[in-house]
Amino acid sequence: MSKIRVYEYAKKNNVSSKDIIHKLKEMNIEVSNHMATLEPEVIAKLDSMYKKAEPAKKSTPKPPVKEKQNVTVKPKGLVPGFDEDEEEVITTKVPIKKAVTKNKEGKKHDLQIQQKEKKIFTNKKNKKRNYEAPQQEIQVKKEKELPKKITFEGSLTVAELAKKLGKQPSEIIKKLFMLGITATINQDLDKDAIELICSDYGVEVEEKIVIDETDFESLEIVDDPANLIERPPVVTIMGHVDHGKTTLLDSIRNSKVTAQEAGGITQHIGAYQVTVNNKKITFLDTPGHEAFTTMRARGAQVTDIVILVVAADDGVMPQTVEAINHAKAANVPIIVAVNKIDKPTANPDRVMQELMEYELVPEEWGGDTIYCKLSALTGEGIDNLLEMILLVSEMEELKANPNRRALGTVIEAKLDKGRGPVATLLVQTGTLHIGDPIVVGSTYGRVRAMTNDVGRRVKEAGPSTPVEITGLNDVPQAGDRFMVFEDEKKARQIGEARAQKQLLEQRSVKTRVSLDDLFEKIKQGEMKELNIIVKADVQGSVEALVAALQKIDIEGVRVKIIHSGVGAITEYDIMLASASNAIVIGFNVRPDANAKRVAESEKVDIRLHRIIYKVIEEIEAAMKGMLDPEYEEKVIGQAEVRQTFKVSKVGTIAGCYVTDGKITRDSSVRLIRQGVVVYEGQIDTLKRFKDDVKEVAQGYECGVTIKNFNDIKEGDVIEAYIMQEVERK
Ligand SMILES: Nc1nc2c(ncn2[C@@H]2O[C@H](COP(=O)(O)OP(=O)(O)OP(=O)(O)O)[C@@H](O)[C@H]2O)c(=O)[nH]1
Repeated sequence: MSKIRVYEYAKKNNVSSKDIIHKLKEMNIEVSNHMATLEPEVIAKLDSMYKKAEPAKKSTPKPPVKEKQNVTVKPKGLVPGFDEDEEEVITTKVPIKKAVTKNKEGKKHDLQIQQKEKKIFTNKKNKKRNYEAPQQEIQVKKEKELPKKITFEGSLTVAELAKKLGKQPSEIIKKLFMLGITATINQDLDKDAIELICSDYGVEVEEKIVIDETDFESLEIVDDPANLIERPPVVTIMGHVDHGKTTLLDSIRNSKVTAQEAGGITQHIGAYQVTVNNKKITFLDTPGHEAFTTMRARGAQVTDIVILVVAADDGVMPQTVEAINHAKAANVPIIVAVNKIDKPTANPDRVMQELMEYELVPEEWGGDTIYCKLSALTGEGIDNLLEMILLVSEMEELKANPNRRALGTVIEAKLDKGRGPVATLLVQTGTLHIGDPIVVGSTYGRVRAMTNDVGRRVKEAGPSTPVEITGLNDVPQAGDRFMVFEDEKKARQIGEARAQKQLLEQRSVKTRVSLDDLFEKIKQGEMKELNIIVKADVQGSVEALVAALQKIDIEGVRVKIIHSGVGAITEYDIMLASASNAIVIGFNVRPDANAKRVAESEKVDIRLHRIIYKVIEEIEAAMKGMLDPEYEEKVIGQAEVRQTFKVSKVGTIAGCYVTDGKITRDSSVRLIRQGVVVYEGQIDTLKRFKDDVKEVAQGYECGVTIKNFNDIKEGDVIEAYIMQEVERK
């Protein structure tokens, strides 16, 4: 006889655990609770007690004790043809549990019980009319019919699946075993296993996809094409400093907005709309790529077309290139506005020539980039630019469904002393109405007042319309997404859930691509292209690196260089990396202080190298999942070279001031001159005044010599680092 627990025994004998414990106490057998295991000899004793007790009970005419028995009483008035006084009311015990256990062995016993019941409920007058036992009890005894179809969300445990199919878990486990799956009763079954089992029973399966409305950014809006109508394009103006972005924005606005909206007062709400040939165009009011990048870094893509402003008298400048890279990384079409053509020194052809290098080939030279020559100052060429915007917009087939609850992005937000939180929202799909319950980022509320870009109160705003709203419980952030919900309660619930989630996310580490987890992503098919930004000390290295990196192709995953350049790694590089989920490679260059700070907060992976093949090796290893950075460099401090002394036999001594962390005698150092690494090596001597010291902390001066290196100059930075063993993730 095998051991069983108290509650199991109780169940088997259709008595309560309490009763068993009580009986055991009487027998002087101590058990702690209903989970206690019973020894075979104890089971035997109990058996003898219960088995003896049973026949005695059967013969007892009195109704048995409730706990031990299942009393069946005819429900009043429920049995047609029966009058209460005529009825022979018999109460008896129906051993349901026993019936179930025996049921497994065959139907015979089942029938016996049913017959017994029939006998019990025989009417005195009419012997033929039988009362049927209550439904509930029969169900226990009958095998449940298989359902036609079952539904599930995510997964089901064996027990849950068994319940849905009306089968015993053991039967499911057996079936799974036959199918080569070993499972326990509480094991989760995936979709495939569930489908296998169900198809074996001939039951249809439907998986319910649960939509998490709190994560509405990831909702994919699928509209019936019949419900889509054309929407205005949303345009961002980018370009180098002083090339005329603001002048162009103002000039478009002044010439178009005020003329049509007579009496309207221009409001700077972050975006405005103009009407050209009866069609609207929406301009985002913050020129430059900062706003664009911030939005993209937050996962919002609002711009449909980028206007790249290039001053004809100045040509392509660093920020022009940055803007191109941003637009390209976001896959947004570019229209080039060659500005300042009124200037005598203007040379539009030169601009076109220079931009050829960035694959912006003018239509007139066989390419497909639209160039508009204009003067933001005089207004010449602006109408043409607007028409070209409409043309590109038409080609892009920008459409949205206005007849759905509004969804879009925050352009600007602030706290107004009088009005409370105020946000400019760009409706991207649907229509926003006054009174709509809304969730904006992790804030929520009801749209109280809506104002358009000329300060007019409006009742609704359709796709691509910017409106300023009030009525939120807090100030959201630019780039936050918003969505309208069916009622305020839901909006509040979702808003609060999102605020909570945001808090948790802020505490945990953001997931960006890093070389360490690259392989996992490739394996899971999440990665088709690895975005990389390359910064190096000289153009030759940039080119060599880019060429070598582009040759890498591992498991169909390729490297895509989204930006490359000469010089230190800047904040801009990090923002671009963050927005495009890229890795930054520094070749003989370092990130500047701002870049370092932003990289840390944005969790951008920066890899610094000095040898090209090491870069390639590292990227390849990461893609193959064989990255082996058992040692990681840890910068421990920085010192500024304030003076240099040349001493014969010793070499150059650098009189330094430790600006950050500490410099230790045994640390490795690199010498950085204007963001570029000029040398990497070891400290030879580290002195405070005349004494050799082990380390010098921040805020102190020291004398440093570097092994085999004397070309130290004032203003250089000595960065000390150690190689630290790190655990592989
Ligand atoms: N002659 C001439 N000057 C222009 C034109 N467009 C802009 N400017 C002048 O160029 C200067 C810079 O123009 P902004 O519009 O401020 O340039 P921006 O690109 O917005 O500059 P930042 O905001 O600093 O990035 C101003 O003095 C403008 O008056 C133009 O078409 N012709």
